[in-house]
Order: sequence, then structure tokens, then C-alpha cells
Amino acid sequence: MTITTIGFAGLGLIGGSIAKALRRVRSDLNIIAFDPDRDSLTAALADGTLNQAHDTLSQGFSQCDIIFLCAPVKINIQNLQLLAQVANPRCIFTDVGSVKSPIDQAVHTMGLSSRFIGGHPMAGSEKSGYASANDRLLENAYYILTPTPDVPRNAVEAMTELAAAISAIPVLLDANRHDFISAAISHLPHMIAYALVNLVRDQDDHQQHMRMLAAGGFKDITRIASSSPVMWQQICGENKENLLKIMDTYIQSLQELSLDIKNGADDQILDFFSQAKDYRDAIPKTNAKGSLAPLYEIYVDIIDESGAIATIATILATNGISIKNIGIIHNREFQEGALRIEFYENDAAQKAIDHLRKFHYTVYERN
Ligand SMILES: NC(=O)C1=CN([C@@H]2O[C@H](COP(=O)(O)OP(=O)(O)OC[C@H]3O[C@@H](n4cnc5c(N)ncnc54)[C@H](O)[C@@H]3O)[C@@H](O)[C@H]2O)C=CC1
Ligand SMILES: O=C(O)C(=O)Cc1ccc(O)cc1
Repeated sequence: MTITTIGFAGLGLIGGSIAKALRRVRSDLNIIAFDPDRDSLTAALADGTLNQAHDTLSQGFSQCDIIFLCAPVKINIQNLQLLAQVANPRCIFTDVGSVKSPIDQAVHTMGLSSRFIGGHPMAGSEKSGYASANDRLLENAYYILTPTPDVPRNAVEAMTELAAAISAIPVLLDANRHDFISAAISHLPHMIAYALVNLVRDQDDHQQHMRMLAAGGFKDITRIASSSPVMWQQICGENKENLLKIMDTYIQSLQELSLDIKNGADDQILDFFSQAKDYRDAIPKTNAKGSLAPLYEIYVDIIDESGAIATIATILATNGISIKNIGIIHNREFQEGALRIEFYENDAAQKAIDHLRKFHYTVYERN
């Protein structure tokens, strides 16, 4: 399947990131888009990502070989209905939505099963909009594809190649299975984050001590409460049954924990925490965007005084070691605060450890 023109219906964080990545790896592509947010289109024309911007989902999209649906999940289904009327009969549709079964069913009803490949890149962030899009966002991230058996093999291959071309890792999965998995590993965590933030907001005092004192743990598990409310409202509606099932299971497990705490069942509590720790420790490390790129990071205990960072940076620089990122972190793991240093390569991280230990710094690596 030859791909020369790609369309985007929605050019926010994910649509924008895919369009930018495709532009980087295939400068010859004709990339066109529609988004009701005119500023996104203007920015994407200005930075060279788009060849054309359209004010509607109409005739302009008839030239597309592939159209990516990148709006919130319910809107993707509406847009597919509009685009099916204007796209050429060879055009393949794909989406990036976080829920796969409802769009699959809609596609079936519309008689488009042989032309639709569901997609879900498993990376992103709490940010929204084209302004946050980044051509490396999906690098080393799993990109789930849920083609039905009706889709021709060459179309699935073309889609798999596109995902791989932007350095994502294509994975084929059944749509229903995808939705249950996503309910557990993505949708439930977002519900927990939203609910926890609101709980703290409601319990806070007039001086907002809770907001002021909220530490690493709270921030770690609530970052995603800054995600787009509209996007998550639509995900809840579209993955209702799976989400309700997994929320019930979660509530039940909290109730059991609460009972164990009430009864002073120390052994059960220790088992519960230990099992969770073992499973969590075995999850592969990812970078901030959720992709699997290896992290070459070390942690160094430092005395919190001016010049401490500069001294370490100087030791590394004079030994020819480049730093990718550096910053102090304060959390329970490092009670006094530690310096987190990220490198571009493992070799650099190992050299840094050797040099810093020579200067008697305490250095940790995370396994
Ligand atoms: N945010 C994330 O980390 C991830 C999101 N997704 C999925 O990607 C899709 C897009 O999410 P984001 O890019 O994060 O959201 P976003 O809010 O950054 O972008 C959505 C874009 O859709 C546009 N839009 C609104 N109504 C539209 C319409 N009628 N037609 C065309 N475009 C319209 C908005 O103006 C916006 O630019 C969602 O379906 C979401 O479930 C998938 C993986 C990760
Ligand atoms: O920011 C995060 O950690 C996310 O979990 C982003 C995200 C949001 C929605 C998805 O369907 C996939 C990934």
C-alpha cells in the first residue's frame, strides 16, 4: 500500500505528536488536518508539519490514503461518520482513542470493517493540545493495533510500518481485551487520581496546608489528575462496563485493607504491601512520557548547600561526561533529598558513578 497523503481529524497532543513524527521521518508526505482549534492548525502550518489545513472535514480529505482520528473518543466516532462520506474508497481509517470496542462496533454498523484499524499509542501525558505535541512522544512506546479480520493484510502491514517508522512498538491485540486491560492500567488510575485530589481539596483547611505540604507520593500518583477533563469524561462513558467492574474490585480491596488495619491484622497488611512491591518492582522502567526507552539515571546524596550541584557538574564535565538532565528530588526514598542525574548513555552513567565514588559521594542506581 503506497501512502502519500495522511489526514488528521484532531491535531492536539497525540495527533500533533504523530503528525510531527511522520514529518520528521517522511519529509515527502502530504500531511493535512482539521481541528476546530484554529491556533493548532496555524502553528502546524508555520512549523512545517502540515501541508494543508482545512476548516471542515470535507472534500479536502478525499486525497488521503490514511486518516488518523485524534479527537476525544466519542468525537472520533462522529468524525468517522462524516469522513466516510468524503474519503476515497481506498482510504484506511485509524484512530488513537483510549477505548477500542465502541468505535469497532460503530465501524461494523457503518460497514467500514475492512477499512478501519483501531489504534492506541500507550504513551502520552497529562498535557493537552498541539502546543505540547512532540515528535518523540511515541518513541519506544507500545502502539496497540486492533484490526478486525476483515482488514486486508497489506493495510495492517502499512499501519504497523507507520507505527514502527515513528519508533513506536506495534502490538496487535483484540479490542475487548484492550479495553479491559486499559481499564485496569490506565482508566482506573485516572479515576483514583481525580478522586484523591478532590478528597484532599475537600479536607483542606482555610490556609490550604494540605496543598502546601503535599509531597512526592501524592504528586506522583496525582499528576494525571491534570489531564483533560473532556477527554476523560468521554473515556469513562465509552469504557463504562470495564471501568465499573475494575472500580468495584478496587473499592473492595480498599475495604479489605481498611478492615485489616481496623483489626490490627499486621501479617495480612505486610503480605498485601509486599506482594504489591514485588509486582511494582518488576514493571519495566519507562521515561516520563511512559515509553520504554532505557533510563540512564543515578542518584547522589548531597548536602543541601549552594554549590553542591555545581561541584558535581564540574566533576562530570571535566571527565567528559555529558548530562541529559539534573535536579534535586525530595521524596520518602531519599529523606534528605538527592540529586537525580540522567545521562544519554549507560556508559556515561557508569563512568559518572566511578568518578563520583572516587570523590566519596554516595551514589545509587535503580534496578
Ligand atoms: N493524552 C494522552 O496521553 C493520550 C490520549 N489518547 C487519546 O488520543 C485522543 C486525543 O487525545 P489528546 O491528543 O491527548 O487530546 P488533546 O485535547 O490534546 O487533543 C484533542 C484535539 O481534538 C480537537 N477536537 C475537538 N473537537 C474536534 C472535532 N469535532 N473534530 C476534530 N478535532 C476535534 C481538539 O481541538 C484538540 O486539538 C483521545 O481519543 C485520547 O483518548 C491516547 C493515548 C494517550
Ligand atoms: O500521562 C500519563 O501517565 C498517561 O497515562 C497518559 C495516557 C493517557 C491516556 C492513554 O490512553 C494513554 C496514556
